[in-house]
Amino acid sequence: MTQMFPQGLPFMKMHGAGNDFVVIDSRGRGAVTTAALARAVGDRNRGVGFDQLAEIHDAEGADFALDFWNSDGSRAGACGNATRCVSDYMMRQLGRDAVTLITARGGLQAVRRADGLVSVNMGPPQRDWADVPLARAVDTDHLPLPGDPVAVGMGNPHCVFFVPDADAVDVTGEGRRFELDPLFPQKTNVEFASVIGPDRLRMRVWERGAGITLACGSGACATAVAAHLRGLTGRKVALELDGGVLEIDWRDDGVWMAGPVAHVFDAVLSPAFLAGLL
Ligand SMILES: N[C@@H](CCC[C@H](N)C(=O)O)C(=O)O
Repeated sequence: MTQMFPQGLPFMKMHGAGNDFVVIDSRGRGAVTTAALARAVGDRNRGVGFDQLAEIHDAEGADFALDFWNSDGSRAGACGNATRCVSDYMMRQLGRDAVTLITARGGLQAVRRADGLVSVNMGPPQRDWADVPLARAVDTDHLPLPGDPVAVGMGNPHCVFFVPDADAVDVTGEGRRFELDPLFPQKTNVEFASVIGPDRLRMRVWERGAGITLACGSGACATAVAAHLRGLTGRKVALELDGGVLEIDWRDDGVWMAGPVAHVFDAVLSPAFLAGLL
């Protein structure tokens, strides 16, 4: 397929609260991303580097569709921050303050708020063990794991720990350990959160397929849901992540997540780089 791109493959680099993305706009043509391409582009030394690659597609009944890939080449069913970044790009292109999109999870909506932050409704949290998914029927409010974590699905699996001081956690060691726990048949994202107040949390994250990242939108949603279920916060919270603050509002129609977005640069993957990857 490399011959389809004699001038190379254009992409955008974006980030949302430091969660960084390569975005490929494939509207008007077929999908181009393969696991090999995602791994190669995701390599921060030999490629571009990203936490997730998002590919935009045409959609019926929505403004666009999105697919997500982690930097290890695996697929992700949800990526809240990339959804916000691409929605910002699409809203600018369409001259609107609201867009609809389709992901593996189904239809979502995103809006630009009056304060300029881009907000997406990530849908309702998945609380049934089979939907997270977990390997067997257990209480998702209290997983049978050390540290008494909560399991929440947001279109992807999350394992949320409440700890006295999130900054004191060995996120790499503990994150890798729980990502691969057999209780999670599709692995899991792992969040460590501490309570600052009834409407504020500190959170650090280990992402499935990507490792430590500066922020994780679906992880922030899952953590806010878990905190409310545990009686630690209200339904509206701000989460302080390593890359910035995300605002979560768990409403009747779903979990809304708002935060900053940045379109950093546009560039092209050269034909030589693409050779053998498409
Ligand atoms: N950074 C994302 C989540 C990315 C997906 C995750 N690593 C997975 O494999 O589920 C976000 O902002 O939600």
